[in-house]
Amino acid sequence: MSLSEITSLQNTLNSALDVFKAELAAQNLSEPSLNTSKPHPIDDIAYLPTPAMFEARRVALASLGLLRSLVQSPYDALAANTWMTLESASVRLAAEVDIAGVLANSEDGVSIDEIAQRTDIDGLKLERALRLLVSQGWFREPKHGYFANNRLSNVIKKGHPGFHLATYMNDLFNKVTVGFSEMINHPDPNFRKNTDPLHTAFQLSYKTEVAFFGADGWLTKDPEEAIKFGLSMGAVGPTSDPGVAADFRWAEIARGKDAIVDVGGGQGTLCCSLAAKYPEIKQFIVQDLPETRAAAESFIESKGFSDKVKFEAQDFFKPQRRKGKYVFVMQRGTFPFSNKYI
Ligand SMILES: C[S@@+](CC[C@H](N)C(=O)[O-])C[C@H]1O[C@@H](n2cnc3c(N)ncnc32)[C@H](O)[C@@H]1O
Repeated sequence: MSLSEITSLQNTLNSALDVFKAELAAQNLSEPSLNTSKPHPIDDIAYLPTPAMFEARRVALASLGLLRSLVQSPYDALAANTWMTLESASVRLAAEVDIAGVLANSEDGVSIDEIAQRTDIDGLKLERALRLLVSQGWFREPKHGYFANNRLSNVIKKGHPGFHLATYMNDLFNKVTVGFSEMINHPDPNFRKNTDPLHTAFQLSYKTEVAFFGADGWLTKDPEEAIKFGLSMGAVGPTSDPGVAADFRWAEIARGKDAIVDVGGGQGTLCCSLAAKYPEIKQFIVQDLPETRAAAESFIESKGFSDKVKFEAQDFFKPQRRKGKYVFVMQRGTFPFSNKYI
């Protein structure tokens, strides 16, 4: 007799959780808790899960997602989907006024009156946003009206890479989604059927004619914006860089070559991870648009690799300037572009 969908997913989830717990135990790590303000070692952006733990996480989250769709009322799912933008807007608010910094390491929580006073925000308004966040797993409310950090809220503290994702990138995506449906279903067929970088949700939402990336584009015209974009990417690359660095034999791949070149390399997080793990590789080049130079060079310097990781302006739609023996790498670089341009 075949298993029901729920039973099959339940079994899959249980097996994945068993592996997850066993992997924690094998690394002498406690289970993560939602009842403490302390970050867990696996929350470190540079933490490298074992392949078994990575897979267990992936399978557990996938089965949880499917179980949710099986168990939840579709109307509740639709309502939650309709209002989910308020969750990301509340995360942005919390990051902008650094609620996580105000709560710091307090385990018992800080009263809403004190938070309101320290952020100079109306307590009643703020309390509603914080409670929404608590209900979605951000922050804790250890006793009524007292709020504390948890492993999710810790990553949006000022000074952490996640702060830039929760502020600048959150705001960018929130605004771009306003024009998203119109981009695909535009009343003008010339716009609707155009897939170039000048006919996107970005132009509609920002009421501009320039492209986001590229010469004369949005980021080029506003260097401050380009730095914030670069900093936001600093919370994306480093989550996968340790795995990418571990999963390939980079030293062998780079042997006899002039350098590893990361095309559209952003801040240079991958090159810095590779430089740290493979000291025998002598030269890395991060190629990206000129406006990202400042964020990249300051990140590379902060990692202490300015001598071997060099930034170089290179538009990846233009002929490659490097003609020697190079290893070219590209990750997450082309997804904003239609297949026609890649
Ligand atoms: C999503 S980010 C990925 C960054 C990095 N590869 C990573 O994995 O974190 C895309 C990168 O492509 C760069 N980019 C976009 N258009 C480009 C172009 N025409 N030439 C070179 N880089 C470009 C952006 O500046 C940005 O740093």
